[in-house]
Amino acid sequence: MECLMNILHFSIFEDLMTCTKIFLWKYPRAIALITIIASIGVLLKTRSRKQPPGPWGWPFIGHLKYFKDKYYIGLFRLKDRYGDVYKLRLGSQEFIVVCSLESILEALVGSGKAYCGRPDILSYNILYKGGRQRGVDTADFHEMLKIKRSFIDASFDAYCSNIETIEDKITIEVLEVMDCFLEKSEPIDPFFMLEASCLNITMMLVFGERLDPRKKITSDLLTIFHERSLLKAFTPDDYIPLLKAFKTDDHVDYIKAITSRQIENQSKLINLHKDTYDPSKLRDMVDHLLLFIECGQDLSLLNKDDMDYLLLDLVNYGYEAISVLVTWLIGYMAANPNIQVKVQEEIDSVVERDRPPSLRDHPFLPYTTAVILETQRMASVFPFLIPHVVTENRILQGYSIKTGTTVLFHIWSLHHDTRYWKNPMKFNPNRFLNEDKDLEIPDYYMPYGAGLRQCAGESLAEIELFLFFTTIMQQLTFTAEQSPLILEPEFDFLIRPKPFRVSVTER
Ligand code: HEM
Repeated sequence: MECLMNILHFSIFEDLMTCTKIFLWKYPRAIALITIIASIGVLLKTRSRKQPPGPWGWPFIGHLKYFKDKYYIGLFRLKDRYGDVYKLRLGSQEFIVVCSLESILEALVGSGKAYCGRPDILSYNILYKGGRQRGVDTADFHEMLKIKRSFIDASFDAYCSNIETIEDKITIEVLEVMDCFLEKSEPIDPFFMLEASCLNITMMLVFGERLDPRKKITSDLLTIFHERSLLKAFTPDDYIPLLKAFKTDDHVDYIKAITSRQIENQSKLINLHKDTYDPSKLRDMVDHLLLFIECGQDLSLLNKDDMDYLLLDLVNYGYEAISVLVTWLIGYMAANPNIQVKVQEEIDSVVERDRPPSLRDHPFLPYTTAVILETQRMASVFPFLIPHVVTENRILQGYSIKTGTTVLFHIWSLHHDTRYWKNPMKFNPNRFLNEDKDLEIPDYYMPYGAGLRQCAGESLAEIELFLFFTTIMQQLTFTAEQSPLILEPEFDFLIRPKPFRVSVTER
C-alpha cells in the first residue's frame, strides 16, 4: 500500500514539474510579471502590518500642517483615527506619536536604553560650544550623561534629605514673593514675580547666590534662559530643509553671545567657590560638584565646559516649570473659590498659624496635595516629553520602529484620555483621593516621564511646589478680577496660562 502511494505521489509530482517547466518555458514574461506583483503584494502587506499607521503626508514637508499653534491638541485627536502609536513625517524625518500608558511604558521602561537618544538637530547643537552632547537634556544616553545624571541625583539627594536647609531656602523666597504680591493695591498678574522668585531658589541651591528680583540682572538672566528654552522647544524648522533656510545667523549669534556672557558670570562664582570650598561644609551644588570631581574617577571626563553647561542647564530647568505651575495653581484657586477654602481649612487644621508649613506636614495634607497633582494633570506643562530618539530597531505594540525614528511621548494625551480619567477637562482634585480620603496616584499620571531619561529634578520640584503652595495658601486668598475666571492655555515650550489678574488679600 505504502509503495503504491509512493508511486502515485511520485507520478503526480513528476506531472506537476513537467507542466511547470512547459509553462515557464512558454510564458517567461507572464511569470516575471506574476512574481513582481506577488512580491509587491507581500512587501506592501508586511509593511502595512508592521509600520505604525498615519495620515498621508506631502512630499518634502510631510505632516507640517499638524504642527501649528497648540499642536498637542491636534495630535491628541489623531489618536482616535490612527490609534495609540501612529506615524508622522517632517522632511525626511520619521516620527511616532505614542499616547497610551501601555505603549509609553513598553518603550520607556520595557526597552531599556533603546528609546533614550535625543535628536541631532541644529537648534540643540548651537546651544553648546562643542555641540549638543555637552548638555544634559540634549545629549544621548552615553557615559558622560550617566556621570552628569549621577552627580545630579547624588547632590539632590543630599539636599532634599536635609529638610531644614532646603525648607529655609525655599520659604525665604516664598515669604518675599508674598510681600511683593501684597505691595500692589491693584489686581496682579502673579507670573513675573513668581518667575524671579523661583529663579532665586535655584540660584541659591546651585550657586548659593540670590539676586534682587527688581534689578536688571534678574531680568537679563531670565531673558537668557527663556531664549535658550525657546530654542530647545520642538519646532518643525529643525527637520525641513526649506524652513531651516529662514533661520537667521543673527539669532544664532545672539544666542551664542548671551550664553557666553552667562558662562563668564558663572565662572566668577565658581572661582569664588574654589577659593572658599570646604568639603566638610557643602554650601550648594557648586561645592557638591567640586567634591564629586575630587572624589571620583571621572575627572578626565568632566572638563570645564561640561561643568559650565551642567550648572547652566540646572538653573534653567530648575525654575521655569515650577513658576508656570505655581501660576496655574493660583489661577485654579481664584477660579474655584470653594476648593481654595477647602485647602485653607485643611492647612489650618494641621499647621499652627505662627509657623510656615513644613515638609513634615505633607502626610497630613492629602487634599492640598491632590490639588497640586490635579493642577499638574490639567496643565500638563510639558505636553510631550523632550523628543526621544530610537537607537536600536524595536517592535512597539506590534509595530516595527526603525533606529533614528524620533518619538513624541504624548503626556497631555495620557492626562486627558477618557479611558483613564472621568471628565478629564474638569478640575477635580478628588480624583486623586480614595474612599478613605487618602492619596492615590495612578500609573497613568506621569508629568515627569519615566525610565532612564525621567526628569532629574522630580524630588526637588515636588518639594518646591508643596512649600510654595501651602505657604501661600496659609497666608493669602486669591480672587478673580473677573468672575468666572476662565484659564486659557498658551503653548511655547511649556503650556502656561494666558496672563490673568487676581486680587490678593491677607487672611
Ligand atoms: C514641576 C516641575 C517639573 C516638571 C513637570 C518637569 C518635567 C520634566 C520632563 C517631562 C522632562 C523630560 C523627560 C524625558 O524626556 O523623558 C524633564 C527633564 C529634565 N528635568 Fe524636569 N521637570 C520639572 C522640574 C525640574 C527641576 C526643578 C529640575 C532641576 C533643577 C529639572 C531637571 C530636569 C533635567 C536635568 C531634565 C533632563 C533629563 C535628561 O534629559 O536626561 N526638572 N523634566
